[in-house]
Amino acid sequence: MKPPARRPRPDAARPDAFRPDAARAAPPRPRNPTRSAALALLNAVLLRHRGLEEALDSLPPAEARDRAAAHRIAAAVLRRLGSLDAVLEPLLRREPPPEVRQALRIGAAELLLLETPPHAAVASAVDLVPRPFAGLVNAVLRRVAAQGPAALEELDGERLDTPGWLWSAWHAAYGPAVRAIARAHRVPAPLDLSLLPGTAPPAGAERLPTGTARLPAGTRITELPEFAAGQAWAQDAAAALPARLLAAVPGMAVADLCAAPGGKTAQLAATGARVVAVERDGNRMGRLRENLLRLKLEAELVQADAAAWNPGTRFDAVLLDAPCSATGTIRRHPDVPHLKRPGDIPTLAGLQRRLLENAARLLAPGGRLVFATCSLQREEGEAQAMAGIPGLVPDPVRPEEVPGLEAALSPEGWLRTRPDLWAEQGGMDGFFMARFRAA
Ligand SMILES: C[S@@+](CC[C@H](N)C(=O)[O-])C[C@H]1O[C@@H](n2cnc3c(N)ncnc32)[C@H](O)[C@@H]1O
Repeated sequence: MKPPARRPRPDAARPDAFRPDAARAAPPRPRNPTRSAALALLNAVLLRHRGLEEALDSLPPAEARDRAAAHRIAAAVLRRLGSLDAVLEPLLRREPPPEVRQALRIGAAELLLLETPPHAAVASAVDLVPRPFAGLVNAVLRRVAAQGPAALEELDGERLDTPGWLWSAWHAAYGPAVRAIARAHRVPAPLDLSLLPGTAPPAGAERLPTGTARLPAGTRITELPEFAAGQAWAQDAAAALPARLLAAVPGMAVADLCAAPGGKTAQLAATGARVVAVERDGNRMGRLRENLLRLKLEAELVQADAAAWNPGTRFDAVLLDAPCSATGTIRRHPDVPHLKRPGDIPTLAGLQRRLLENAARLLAPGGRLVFATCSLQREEGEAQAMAGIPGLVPDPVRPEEVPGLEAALSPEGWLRTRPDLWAEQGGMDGFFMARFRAA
């Protein structure tokens, strides 16, 4: 392949460069806004340890319109980072500067994963780096292009793309299934919807045994009539289970602890229960409020620390969807393995314990508590349930409550979902759920 011709740098003498108001109003659009935005996203996650969603929201206006395409590229890099680096490694004599490394990763992902035509993939990556590195990027990516996707097939991708500490923890917890879990993390998750009672699933949706309506990955929720009509919200099939296990009924007093952005609050409010949603973060509480408004559902909103909240009344049911490492959501959030550290787990487990103990104090006699985390780490799930909660007794989940997921029930009646479950239908997030009753 011929080296791609370098296009001229943006010309400062363009006619609108002479109009100071135009220059002030909008910075010049980068030459390759999609890849520039993808580079900004990768730098934010890998160098500054910021979340991918937050980085997407911070894209400059000139690049924001390329959001979806940039997200697709950055997510592909984050999902397969270890494999892409393993392909690049033998082609580099020394470590390039971080921005050049990200450009190489973007180019390699486009060549090996995203089916971008080789000339375009190489030329766009060359455009991202300062001139002195153009030759290096060009030469390395031409060699990657020559190898083609076969370069990935020879690697132990499941291991390379999973941080060692997560691999060890999942191997200890799930044995050989760790490979299937890692494989499930390679592909974007489908769009899962929860629907208001009486709403028909959108055209083309698959109805899962637990009630979730599923559409293919990449479907834009904002383009669905059911979303516009305030009848549907995005919620992974596994994330929809904890609220169902509470079996709320009209008039029941329910506390939803750690509630934002409100997927579970919406489910509970839609049953006709009297819901109090407690959330510590003011911005996230704002999103919860907007979501309920859109769905025309009602709940009392309380901004408070749920580990200390004491409203002076007791509830028939409490849902604690506790903050956690979110390692069960890597399909939807491929930045998670790059942001979390082993030391986060005991810290989060300690917070979950304090939340659980306060949640137990909020229950009326005979009341139900469902504890849930979207984590694959046993310390944030099984170990919490095993340790027990003062004043509560186990209330095992019964197989008939979780159709199609009987295999995910433990002998204790806890539910453990994993991304490799229902693999043929597109998997589900990894969640742990346990139910208790006030003695
Ligand atoms: C897993 S998310 C909850 C998702 C939510 N239940 C839903 O279904 O949309 C955890 C939430 O807990 C909140 N949070 C963390 N610590 C908290 C605390 N001590 N008290 C109340 N909320 C807390 C976080 O801000 C975050 O919104």
